[in-house]
Amino acid sequence: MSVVVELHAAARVADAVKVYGIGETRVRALDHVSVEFPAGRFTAIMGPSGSGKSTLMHCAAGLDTLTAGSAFIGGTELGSLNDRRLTELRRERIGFVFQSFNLVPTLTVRENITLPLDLAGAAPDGPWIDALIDVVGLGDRLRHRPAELSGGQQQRVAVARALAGRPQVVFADEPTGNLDSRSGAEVLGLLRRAVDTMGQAVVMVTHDPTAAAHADEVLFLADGRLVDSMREPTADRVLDRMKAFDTRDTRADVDTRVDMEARDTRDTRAPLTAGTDEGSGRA
Ligand SMILES: Nc1ncnc2c1ncn2[C@@H]1O[C@H](COP(=O)(O)OP(=O)(O)OP(=O)(O)O)[C@@H](O)[C@H]1O
Repeated sequence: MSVVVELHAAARVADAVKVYGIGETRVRALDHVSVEFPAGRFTAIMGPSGSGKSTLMHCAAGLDTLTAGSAFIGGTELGSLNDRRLTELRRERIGFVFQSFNLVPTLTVRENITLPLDLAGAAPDGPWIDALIDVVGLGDRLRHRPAELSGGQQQRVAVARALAGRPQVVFADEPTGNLDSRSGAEVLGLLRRAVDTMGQAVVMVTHDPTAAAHADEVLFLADGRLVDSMREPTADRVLDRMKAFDTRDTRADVDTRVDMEARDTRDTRAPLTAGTDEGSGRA
């Protein structure tokens, strides 16, 4: 007898469309985006300002709703849930790390880490919490309050909090945006370890090519569309790819390339522009 095991991505969106506003203020922030975030993969989302990165993350995490298309956490379609179930799902199956740490100032480090479990009425898994505290290197700070910690330490608490409930996926929104490079590297190293040792799915929005280089894959958004991806990124290759957004109209990505090729064959004296070397940063 064969057993069919259905494998779901930790999170995914299918044909996602998000429109804000109406009439002249109407903005299509996501324009038919389909993407999967598998377990055991660290995915970075990059793109120019306004390209839809936060919108994609918020819709994938059930913090905002799609105009059309669907978003799933595991096999659960978020659009099928009422507000109460959606809140429960976010609490139980998603970990969040924000740029501004978002710790509760009156709680100790340990209380902050176990807060999502306490809110869910779930008993914390003691050995697991201890192991997390060990990994994030805060064993001697457990009774401290957030104000008594550096920014990097606070963000490490936030990472431990995000992992405390063994969520299906961790969404990190600019997690290193407020940190110096050393603290940022520590936080990214923690997220990397969660992927490598726990098979965690991590999805991170970032503007920083160095941060993105910690990921397994970088997805590039432009004008609400997924326009490129890069496996095994390096900071230099990501930077090159991002520079290409500054020098040409990404909406006409393919058309521009075709135009350039056609022009090159027509007139070899045509001046070189950024479009001609656009493949240099690609995977
Ligand atoms: N609540 C909102 N109401 C109206 N328009 C919005 C809203 N949120 C985002 N937008 C618009 O949707 C588009 C995508 O915004 P989004 O914040 O997702 O981009 P982003 O890539 O995360 O940008 P940034 O890098 O600057 O944070 C932008 O044009 C933005 O102005």
